[in-house]
Amino acid sequence: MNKRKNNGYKKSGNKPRNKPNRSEKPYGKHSQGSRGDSKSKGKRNAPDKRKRGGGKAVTAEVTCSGLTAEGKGIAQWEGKELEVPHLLPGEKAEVLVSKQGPYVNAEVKRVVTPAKERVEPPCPYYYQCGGCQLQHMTNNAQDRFKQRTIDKLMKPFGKPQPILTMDHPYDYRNKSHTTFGLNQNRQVIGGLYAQNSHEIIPMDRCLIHDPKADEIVNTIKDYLKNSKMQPYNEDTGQGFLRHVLIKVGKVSGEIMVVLVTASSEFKGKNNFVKALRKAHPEITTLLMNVNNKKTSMVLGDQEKVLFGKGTITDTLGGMEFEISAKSFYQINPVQTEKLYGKAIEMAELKGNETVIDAYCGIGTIGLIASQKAGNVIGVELNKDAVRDAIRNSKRNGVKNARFYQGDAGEFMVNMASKGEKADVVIMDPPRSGSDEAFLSSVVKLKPKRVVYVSCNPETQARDLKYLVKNGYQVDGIQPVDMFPQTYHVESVVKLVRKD
Ligand SMILES: C[S@@+](CC[C@H](N)C(=O)[O-])C[C@H]1O[C@@H](n2cnc3c(N)ncnc32)[C@H](O)[C@@H]1O
Repeated sequence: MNKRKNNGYKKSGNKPRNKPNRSEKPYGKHSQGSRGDSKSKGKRNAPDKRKRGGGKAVTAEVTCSGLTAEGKGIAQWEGKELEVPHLLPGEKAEVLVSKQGPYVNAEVKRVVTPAKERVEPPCPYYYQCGGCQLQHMTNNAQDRFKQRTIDKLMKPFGKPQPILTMDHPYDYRNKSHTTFGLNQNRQVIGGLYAQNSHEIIPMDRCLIHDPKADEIVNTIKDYLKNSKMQPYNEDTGQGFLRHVLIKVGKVSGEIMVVLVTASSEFKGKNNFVKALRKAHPEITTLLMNVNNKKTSMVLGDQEKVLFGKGTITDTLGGMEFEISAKSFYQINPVQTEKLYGKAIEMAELKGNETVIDAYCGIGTIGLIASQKAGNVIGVELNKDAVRDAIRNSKRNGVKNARFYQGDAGEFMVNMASKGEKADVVIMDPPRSGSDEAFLSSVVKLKPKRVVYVSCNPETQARDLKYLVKNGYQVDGIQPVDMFPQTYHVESVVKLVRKD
């Protein structure tokens, strides 16, 4: 996709009109407790002595007129459109505004007239962390926001169904990733990065993580505090433990812990492994992943199993799936059941179709669909995921599925050039969406139906435009809330050939 020019394709995501907050300070003290509090009204628009993100901050009173696709409040200030995190439509608020080169930063200082949709975020780290963006809204307001987002993006293609929401929209993430470091007092801390920054926000509990994963991380943190094992320092390149990745099989109860370390020499390994297993006998496998590069990528190339089989197994859609450390597996299994159910319903399989499962990961969608199809062809870039998919096929006794490693676009071009046939294409690309090589080959292969699953409806809408221009029409749009408390929304779209 990167090779293409002037084709309407662009990198995913919104270009922020404000520079993203590097290290947003909590305003918990006055977010809820000070509703309607007018203590500092006399200071409206007065220059604030605090410096924000390098620029001098001024306080301004603004009124929020709507929300961006990332859930930030939109407000006008001095002829500019501000994007203010944690501000809700209709609210009047004092905001701190600072300029930094071409960017304008804005953050809420005090909400003057809170909206009825505003709630106290249950997470104490919410205003610092940035991992969630919507916790200050009621669940209903979050649902409406996501519905509006999808309705707007999908307007050219049809009316989406009501979003499939989650009954308990917390504790859902089966994968957690914690970064370790030292604070200014050289004490060990572990937590998530602040939004758009490498500043670690120390935390003991993330309300959307599986609680067991956080318990394990806290044990590792305590171990570090009481041992010679040092967290890694990104600036100096010194230290050992960079991150801990945990994957939990929500149905199986199996747990994988991956220690991401800066070197392959693990001093005190036996003591560590013994202590961790004693504290958490529920851990079924422990791996060490060596990442000695100066990179923001979490996982490195070298992987070593310290105990267990090196993978976990979980159940989804009535089948068992083996999952490696580096393979993609949907992070919210409760909602994934609904998502896959819709995707397979949209595929309208009668039993004799050739189905392509493109961007197939560990083969989940394709293998579940194989029970209703003639045969399934899966393609995926990640080698570990393809190995998992092949193993998963055998584990479930599936005889009509084949999996290939490679770029989905190239694979489809190859299929199209050989004149091969496909009745249904199910595609589930990463956030950046698909590419023209892939989409143009779909058009050549002429499947009767395309089912497009996406975690980024913005790139999905771009790709739908291509398919609609080239012989397809949209025949169903189903949003699914896979990521409660965040602005992200998943969407599955059914396309059928016009002829
Ligand atoms: C959103 S995940 C979907 C995986 C799977 N369908 C599922 O539901 O678990 C996207 C997958 O696309 C893979 N991927 C990314 N770029 C790719 C490419 N160019 N060709 C094939 N697969 C790719 C990723 O490794 C990842 O497994």
